[in-house]
Amino acid sequence: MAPLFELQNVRYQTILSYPNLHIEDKQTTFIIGKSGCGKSTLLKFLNRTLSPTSGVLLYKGQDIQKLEPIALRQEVLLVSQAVYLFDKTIEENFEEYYHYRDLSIPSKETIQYFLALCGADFPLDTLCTSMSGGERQRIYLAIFLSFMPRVLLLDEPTSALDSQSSQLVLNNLKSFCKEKSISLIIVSHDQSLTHCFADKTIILER
Ligand SMILES: Nc1ncnc2c1ncn2[C@@H]1O[C@H](COP(=O)(O)OP(=O)(O)OP(=O)(O)O)[C@@H](O)[C@H]1O
Repeated sequence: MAPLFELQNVRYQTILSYPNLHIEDKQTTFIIGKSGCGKSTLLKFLNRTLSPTSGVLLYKGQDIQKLEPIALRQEVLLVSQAVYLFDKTIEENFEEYYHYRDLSIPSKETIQYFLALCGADFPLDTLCTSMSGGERQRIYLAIFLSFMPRVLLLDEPTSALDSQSSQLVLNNLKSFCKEKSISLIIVSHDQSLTHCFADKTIILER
């Protein structure tokens, strides 16, 4: 069976050149490397937010450039490094994201379930404006996880969390994704997380 993703001679402009690599389905893959080596750019290639300048990128054996971008982005969901939340309550933030995607709003119980998975089980009427960076990061993650993509791309998902919270979130996330057959691809600087949770690690060099 074809791997989930396969890169062949992928380059971006004159600045980035990637090794030929593949990422397997239903695994937790970590992407690591020094700042500026192209980790975030690679995640953007994987859901076609950005396209390589040359080379071939295959998704389940098909040239990603030939796939419909909106459908692809629903299936391969990118959670960016920058957290974007509306100046509203937690529940209203879920509602905004679901409205935007034209999806029916999940029940309070479902919202609470995903918040708890991400270590963010705060009352639903809490205003996101009054929360810490780490709390906001977990809520943002819970919203995206609740969309139940086939592939979840996380760019530094625990950068604002202490090590204990990072471990808890990653532990829950990995178990959940395994149970639901969601492939997890994570960019992280945190070596202890990579050590604990990676099924496979890809090291990029500039
Ligand atoms: N759209 C773009 N156009 C031109 N250059 C870009 C673009 N996006 C990223 N770059 C450059 O590509 C390089 C890699 O950026 P990228 O954000 O992928 O690195 P990174 O490994 O994720 O870094 P960090 O660990 O610091 O987040 C950087 O030098 C950056 O300036």
